[in-house]
Amino acid sequence: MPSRKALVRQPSSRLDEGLVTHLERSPVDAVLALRQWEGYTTALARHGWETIEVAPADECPDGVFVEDTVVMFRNVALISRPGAAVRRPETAAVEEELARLGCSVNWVWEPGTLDGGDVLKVGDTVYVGQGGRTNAAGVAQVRAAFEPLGARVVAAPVSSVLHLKSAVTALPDGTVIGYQPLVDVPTVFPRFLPVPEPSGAHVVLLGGARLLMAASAPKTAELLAGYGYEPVPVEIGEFEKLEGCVTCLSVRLRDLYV
Ligand SMILES: NC(=O)NCCC[C@H](N)C(=O)O
Repeated sequence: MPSRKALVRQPSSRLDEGLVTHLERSPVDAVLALRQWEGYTTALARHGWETIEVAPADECPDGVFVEDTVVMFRNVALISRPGAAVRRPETAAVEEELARLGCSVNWVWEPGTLDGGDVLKVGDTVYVGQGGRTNAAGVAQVRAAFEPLGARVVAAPVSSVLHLKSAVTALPDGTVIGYQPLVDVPTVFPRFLPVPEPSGAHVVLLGGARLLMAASAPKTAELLAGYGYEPVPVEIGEFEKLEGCVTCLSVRLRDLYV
């Protein structure tokens, strides 16, 4: 059944200690980050999404990046096993919340590793980025969990960025967008549109033509507005310092059964 709920999680007071892999570390302003997070959740709510807060995990600096803890396909939640071991304690409360919402829950098991940020769904096609955080066993477990439900799982290499969705996301019509220098193999995607900024590669589909995007990608917003979309910009600069983007701050639940 269609639903419009989105899981979010308050930033930890230790956000500043979050992981950085492909960027130089720069100091994070925790107060500003909280304000930006509130702006992000308000934008979701304003566009019709009921936000559900997962219990905060102050001991987990990267907990705000809730997308990495689970992958949804229809009503089934595949709880991830984050590639960075320090992030594994983040999943327990997410699992609890999803069970409470009536999802059927599955898990990625050792030796599999999977970050939700590596999974891009376009219709029934599920692209899984294989790189620093998600391994071959993780991809195989996504296949085992979702192909019996009608998904087609396609592996895509990721080498220059943290996650597949750091490089590409998809427009409502299924066109995959990405900042080409950071996309390993654009030909994996049947329709690929290059965008002019790295953070322009990230859109969250709010419904209709509305696209939640980082305010740091104004040229891409203009490009997409020219194609008839309605960009909804949000400031997320403090999260970008930790390789976060608009997608990673929520998990949209569009097909809850109950
Ligand atoms: N899905 C995402 O894009 N997640 C961002 C995670 C950033 C966090 N600092 C990490 O390295 O795990």
